[in-house]
Amino acid sequence: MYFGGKHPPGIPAYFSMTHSAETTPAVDAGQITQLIRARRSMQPVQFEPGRVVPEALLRELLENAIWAPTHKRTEPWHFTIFGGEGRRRLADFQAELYRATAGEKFQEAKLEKMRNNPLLSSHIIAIGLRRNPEVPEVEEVAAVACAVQNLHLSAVAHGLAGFWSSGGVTYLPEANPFFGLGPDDRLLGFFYLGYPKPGATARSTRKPLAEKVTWVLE
Ligand SMILES: Cc1cc2nc3c(=O)[nH]c(=O)nc-3n(C[C@H](O)[C@H](O)[C@H](O)COP(=O)(O)O)c2cc1C
Repeated sequence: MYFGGKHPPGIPAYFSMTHSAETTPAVDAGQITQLIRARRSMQPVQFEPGRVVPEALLRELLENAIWAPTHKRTEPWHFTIFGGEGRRRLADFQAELYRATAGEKFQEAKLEKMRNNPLLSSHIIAIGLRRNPEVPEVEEVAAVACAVQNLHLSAVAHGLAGFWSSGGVTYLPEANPFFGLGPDDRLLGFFYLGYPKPGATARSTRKPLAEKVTWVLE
């Protein structure tokens, strides 16, 4: 169920408006933990062909994305959404640019993926970063990544599937104008979105937390 831009039921309006240490979030922490740990990347071949995410739901995912934190509130994200016939425009654009620029590294299999993945998806969200030189680039990349995670978690909460691809034409500067990005801006990749096929699974694991944490307590 999605909320069409309205406040989610069960969560008091003050929670998102004026959250403070005194307010008790009326969200279930156990469910949040479950959602975070259940999120997985799924490729377009695992999507139900032809099943389209309603626009209102897509807008909700994007609204959630832009509530990510940003240093100096630069809000550096810029998303270009490809759906319907727009998916074919993306597919053609990236296939042609890849063919023109790959040189000796050209691989037919990569070209086929660039052609097919958009058409297997409901929508593709090009993940752009519009630079603001007031903050270091690394901070803006971090902010956009937070936004993508918001989007991915929201998608999973609605039973959708997706993954962030930095393949294709992501790092080709020639691609920027197609996505409304200037020469100093960055294309950070594509979020492929769809409904998972019944029974589709993804099984990435994680190394133990102890390998990733150093505690300094005294
Ligand atoms: C910045 C970024 C770029 C990624 N690019 C690709 C990609 O090009 N191809 C791909 O298969 N997965 C890509 N992924 C998804 C990772 O492969 C995936 O997150 C990882 O395998 C862990 O799996 P999980 O997301 O299911 O936990 C990318 C993820 C991130 C954060």
